[in-house]
Amino acid sequence: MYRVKEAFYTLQGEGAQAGRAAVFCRFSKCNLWNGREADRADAVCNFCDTDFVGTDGQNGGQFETAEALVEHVASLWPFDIAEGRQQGVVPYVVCTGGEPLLQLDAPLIAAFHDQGFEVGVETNGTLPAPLGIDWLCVSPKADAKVVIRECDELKLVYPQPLAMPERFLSIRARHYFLSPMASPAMPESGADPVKASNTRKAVDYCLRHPRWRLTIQMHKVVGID
Ligand SMILES: C[S@@+](CC[C@H](N)C(=O)[O-])C[C@H]1O[C@@H](n2cnc3c(N)ncnc32)[C@H](O)[C@@H]1O
Ligand SMILES: Nc1nc2[nH]cc(C(=O)O)c2c(=O)[nH]1
Ligand code: SF4
Ligand SMILES: [Mg+2]
Repeated sequence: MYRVKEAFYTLQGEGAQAGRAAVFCRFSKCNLWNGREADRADAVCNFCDTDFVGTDGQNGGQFETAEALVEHVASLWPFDIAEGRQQGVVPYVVCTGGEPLLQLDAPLIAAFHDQGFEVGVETNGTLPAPLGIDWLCVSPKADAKVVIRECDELKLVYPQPLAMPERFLSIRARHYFLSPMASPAMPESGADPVKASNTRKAVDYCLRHPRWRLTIQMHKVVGID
């Protein structure tokens, strides 16, 4: 059984795949926070900007099999997949959450591939990743132990006093990104002075440490999901 909070078609807003059309599949539950505001301050990860509790969001639900979930995701890709392939369009699903690696398993990845999807994953890196993921983004949190040693991009929300960038260069990645921490109270677009100040700090860090690149939450700037 797979539990999904919401699923929607949008543009990837962050990291090296920013700007790419994708179906986002947001899995319910996280291992670093239970999602309740009352427990945020005591959570390992306490700046989350996302509601991942339950299955009641847009296109959310419970799916008995991998095939059923893939069919649901494919129905949100607004084009004929086989036709698109001939024109070089590769449909993309981004598995996020919550923490997707609590649920994403090899049969689900295989079922996405069978439908022609490339599979991206956004993870906090604390759980092992199944083989076969096409684009793996690891985003470390506070002092939570990262067990994934290799990924496509490491995308660190900055600044986090317990997770400064230097700690993570031993994880092999094609890209090292800093993503300015937004105010969790401002999940949508709009003026966010906390984010503005953190963006300046992230810019300064990247200028001083060119291994790191800046990424921003582009979707919030343009006002899409
Ligand atoms: C909601 S998380 C879900 C996936 C996974 N649990 C993780 O943490 O990577 C998706 C992305 O949003 C980022 N994120 C969460 N809260 C944020 C915030 N307040 N500001 C900037 N990025 C944030 C995470 O670091 C992660 O890269
Ligand atoms: N457009 C868009 N891009 C994103 N990249 C990572 C997201 C996430 O919440 O995992 C996200 C999201 O929620 N929306
Ligand atoms: S940012 Fe990721 S790790 Fe942190 S609480 Fe949200 S879903 Fe969990
Ligand atoms: Mg998000």
